[in-house]
Amino acid sequence: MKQTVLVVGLGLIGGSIALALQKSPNVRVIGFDANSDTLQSAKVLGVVQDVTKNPEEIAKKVDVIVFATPVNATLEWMESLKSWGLPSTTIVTDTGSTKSLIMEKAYELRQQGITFIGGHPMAGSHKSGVLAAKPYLFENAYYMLTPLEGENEETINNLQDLLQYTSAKLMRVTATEHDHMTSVVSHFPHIVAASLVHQLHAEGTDNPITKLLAAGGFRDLTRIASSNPILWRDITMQNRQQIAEQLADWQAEMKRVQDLLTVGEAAQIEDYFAKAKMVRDELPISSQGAMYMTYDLYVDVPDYPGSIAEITAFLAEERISITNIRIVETREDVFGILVVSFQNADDRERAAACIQKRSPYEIYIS
Ligand SMILES: NC(=O)C1=CN([C@@H]2O[C@H](COP(=O)(O)OP(=O)(O)OC[C@H]3O[C@@H](n4cnc5c(N)ncnc54)[C@H](O)[C@@H]3O)[C@@H](O)[C@H]2O)C=CC1
Ligand SMILES: O=C(O)C(=O)Cc1ccc(O)cc1
Repeated sequence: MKQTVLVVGLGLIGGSIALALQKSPNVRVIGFDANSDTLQSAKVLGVVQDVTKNPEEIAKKVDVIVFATPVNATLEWMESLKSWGLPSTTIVTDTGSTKSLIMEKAYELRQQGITFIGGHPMAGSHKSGVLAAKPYLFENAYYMLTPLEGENEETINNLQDLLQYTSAKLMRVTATEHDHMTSVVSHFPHIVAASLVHQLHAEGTDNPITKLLAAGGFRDLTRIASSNPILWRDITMQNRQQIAEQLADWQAEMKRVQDLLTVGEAAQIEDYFAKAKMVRDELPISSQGAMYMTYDLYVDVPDYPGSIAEITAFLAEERISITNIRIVETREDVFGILVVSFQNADDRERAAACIQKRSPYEIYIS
């Protein structure tokens, strides 16, 4: 059965959803964005099949509406939906990073006969805008759905059938569970990242060299501080209660660290890092979680510079793009020393087949 989907907000997430849904031969995607340049780019780039300047008018004729706007704008759209006269069969969903206030609004919509099933794909990046959209952004990521209690199972299944084109792992949770979990793994870490950058900035003119040294670890840890401030203003405002609880726990944790440093007992400090390493090393790596992910391929090549050129030439010949390439300096590990990163699992698989076919080197996927 043919389905028409209206995506409102064609940035990183809306654009990526639109591209993913177009993998279905039975889906037609129409887009709207408040920014007319974005709307035009989305059409020119084929992110959507068609665009509209009047979402209210087109909404009555579509099967599914996806709001992929900053979460405060989503609440405003939901309020205006009440007067649109949508047919009862329309499914409305969103991609917002918060869920409690949105599902409270969904409850109001239900009183008007409108079906809203909250959604949140737990993948993305610090980048924003339609140019950063990718059809495989959600591959293997968790995609949380927060239907209201008593939601019609067939309706939820219909939405799930559509969202399978994102290749994400769909998961149902309540809005409260959602907002707690995301405060821990996503919202509060964004505040920590921003605070570290502020701390670096405070070095200011007294120590101008410090920021030149902010490489490796500091950059890894603070990448998400480069995210869209409007997005994070809205997320923080909507989930500020949960985030405040995380902040209180963090302050207690920092007090514990301060005490460890005051006492200066080496074994306790080592233990602090060892425990963190153990927990971090055991985090599941088979899924994307909330984080930006690279798809690495380990190639066990002889340790000489020519092998890098050889491998990249094979990949170029088969037009497989790489995003990064590096040498791991130890050969003690079971893995090879050349680590090549790809944009998605598909490219990595093609690369593995290509290298296997053309070289004697062993390859590993971690
Ligand atoms: N950035 C990320 O990694 C993730 C973001 N999300 C959520 O997805 C939603 C969209 O985020 P992104 O795509 O990253 O943001 P973005 O900044 O890349 O795109 C947002 C788009 O919405 C448009 N927009 C803003 N206000 C609008 C309005 N009132 N009406 C119509 N269009 C409007 C903007 O012009 C822009 O094109 C947000 O709710 C965010 O919380 C969810 C998962 C990951
Ligand atoms: O860039 C990253 O690692 C992110 O944290 C991406 C992200 C941003 C917002 C979300 O609601 C979910 C994931």
